Amino acid sequence: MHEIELKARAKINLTLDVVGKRPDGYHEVEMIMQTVNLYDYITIRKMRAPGIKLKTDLKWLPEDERNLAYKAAKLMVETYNIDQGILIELKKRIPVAAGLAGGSSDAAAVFVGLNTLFDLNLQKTDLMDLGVKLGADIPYCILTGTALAQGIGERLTKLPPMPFCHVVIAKPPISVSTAHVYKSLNLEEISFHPNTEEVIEGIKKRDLRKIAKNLGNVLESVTIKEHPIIEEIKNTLVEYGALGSLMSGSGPSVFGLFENSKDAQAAAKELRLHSKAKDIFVTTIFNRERV
Ligand SMILES: C[C@@](CO)(OP(=O)(O)O)[C@H](O)COP(=O)(O)OP(=O)(O)OC[C@H]1O[C@@H](n2ccc(N)nc2=O)[C@H](O)[C@@H]1O
Ligand SMILES: Nc1ncnc2c1ncn2[C@@H]1O[C@H](COP(=O)(O)OP(=O)(O)O)[C@@H](O)[C@H]1O
Repeated sequence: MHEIELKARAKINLTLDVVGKRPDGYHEVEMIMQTVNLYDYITIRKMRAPGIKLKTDLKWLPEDERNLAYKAAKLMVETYNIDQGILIELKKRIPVAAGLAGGSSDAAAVFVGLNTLFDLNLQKTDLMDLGVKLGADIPYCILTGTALAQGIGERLTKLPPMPFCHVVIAKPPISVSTAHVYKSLNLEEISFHPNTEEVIEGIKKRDLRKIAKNLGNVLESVTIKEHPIIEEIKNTLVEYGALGSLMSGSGPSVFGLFENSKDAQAAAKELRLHSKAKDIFVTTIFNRERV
């Protein structure tokens, strides 16, 4: 095999709770993660000339060691002594720094892709152990599907696939740094914790309404205070028929869960016409195994 093409899919957080802080500054979390069918395209090619080369179609995204896809390739090359050259082409579709784990998912796709391309025969768990060195969300992006994430996000328990539904994702035109949001969170002041058990129960019973009613993210308390537009988008999604809506991760993206595609399209149309959000996607949850 000379070349491999992959889709690097975004995630949403159905719940995000922070339950403690570690001495190194990282936070202990408990979150239910879900893959959605919004993706970047990644092609990896073996090259004659040695070294790693990355090209992206997003002009301002770095193509060097600052890019998580490059970092993932470098870590694989060094760890498994890959001596052939690699060219990675990245077509960016997931908004950047949006709470959707776009960069983490690109890195995950590079780990998985290189494992296949070079017949390394590594287990997913080997790749996940390597992935966490670059970011807390990367192990989940390697696993994909519906999962409970604990520890700093790397301790994963697969859950039954959540019931199919339509998802509208809207990213307001603001930048949010994950590090800033975690740093600004005061653990003693968290007044509302999501009921993770109820959502797991909803997933097991395939009860979309129960899931949607119990969505919750403690990081909203930080990001919404700084950017009230997030609350406005959440309200619009519910007004237009979402069973529930929530900020994803550290934000600023907001998602709404819909039973039918017509309502999802109508909500997206309303946001396109009357909100400041520019990046608006109508997609679905995604639970098939990664190819
Ligand atoms: C908030 C979440 C929810 O899924 O997602 P995003 O909003 O980034 O998509 C994750 O916890 C983000 O994971 P990830 O984006 O991989 O984090 P990293 O790159 O490892 O760390 C970025 C920054 O966030 C802080 N951080 C991250 C994870 C964690 N459990 N506790 C933290 O305090 C770290 O201190 C670091 O400064
Ligand atoms: N391949 C990549 N795609 C997106 N962002 C990347 C990538 N590589 C590095 N980054 C950097 O990682 C940071 C977080 O990006 P991203 O994963 O999109 O956000 P989030 O963690 O909020 O979902 C951004 O500041 C971005 O510049």
